[in-house]
Amino acid sequence: GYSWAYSGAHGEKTWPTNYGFCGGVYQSPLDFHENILQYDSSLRPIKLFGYDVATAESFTVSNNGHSVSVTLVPTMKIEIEPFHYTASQLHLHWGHKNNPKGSEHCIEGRRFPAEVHVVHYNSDKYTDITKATEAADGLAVLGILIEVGSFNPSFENILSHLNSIKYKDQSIQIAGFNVQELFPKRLDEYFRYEGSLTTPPCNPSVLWTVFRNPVLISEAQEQKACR
Ligand SMILES: NS(=O)(=O)c1c(F)c(F)c(S(=O)(=O)CCO)c(N[C@H]2CCc3ccccc32)c1F
Ligand SMILES: [Zn+2]
Repeated sequence: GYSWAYSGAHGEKTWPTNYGFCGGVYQSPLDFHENILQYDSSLRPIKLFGYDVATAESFTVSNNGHSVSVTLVPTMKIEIEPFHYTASQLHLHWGHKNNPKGSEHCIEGRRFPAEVHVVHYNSDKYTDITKATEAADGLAVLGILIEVGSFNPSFENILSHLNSIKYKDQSIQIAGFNVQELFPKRLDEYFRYEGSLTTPPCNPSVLWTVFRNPVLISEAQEQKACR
């Protein structure tokens, strides 16, 4: 595909030129503000299966030039009735020195220092994520907003390795850990909407779940991520 970036000659304004879906109507991310929100009591808690990955297993942490991504194992699944979705990868969005708040979703116009996305595909309907990405109902991404506060040992599983993947295409293996520890406690409090990938090719194929409560990492941990 074409090269794209978050700024410069291939920045966000150029994305629609090379990627037909970018700039479309179902585009993510969103600002969750009160006059677009509607309480829905039928929404059930997100169920996680196989998230407590043994240390004998390994995840690949890599710098793909756009974000740090962690390749997950296919025994990790979620259920969003009536479908089961298999985990593919998680990745981080954070800011830069001159624009330190890097979350993609906002709450009442408030942007957070960072955001984690855990990407899953509908494995009841599609055999792999490539096919699922082409389908309007193919993907389910869980969003975890990050706020600065107390030190978070669980995030060290990822953040402690960032120095060894400073450059694009660098990757390392890390031991499995309980990925649920990255999540907020309340898996029943979240924002839900049908949207898109937030990066090219911006496919409108994502059922978004962004948890209402942020998780905390320390200032020092945030600076490890923020370049
Ligand atoms: N914010 S987001 O959740 O929309 C989102 C990203 F922001 C992002 F950067 C990536 S990526 O793969 O790390 C790099 C560009 O695809 C993906 N990757 C997904 C998209 C399709 C696909 C296929 C295989 C593995 C991962 C992904 C993504 F879903
Ligand atoms: Zn993302």
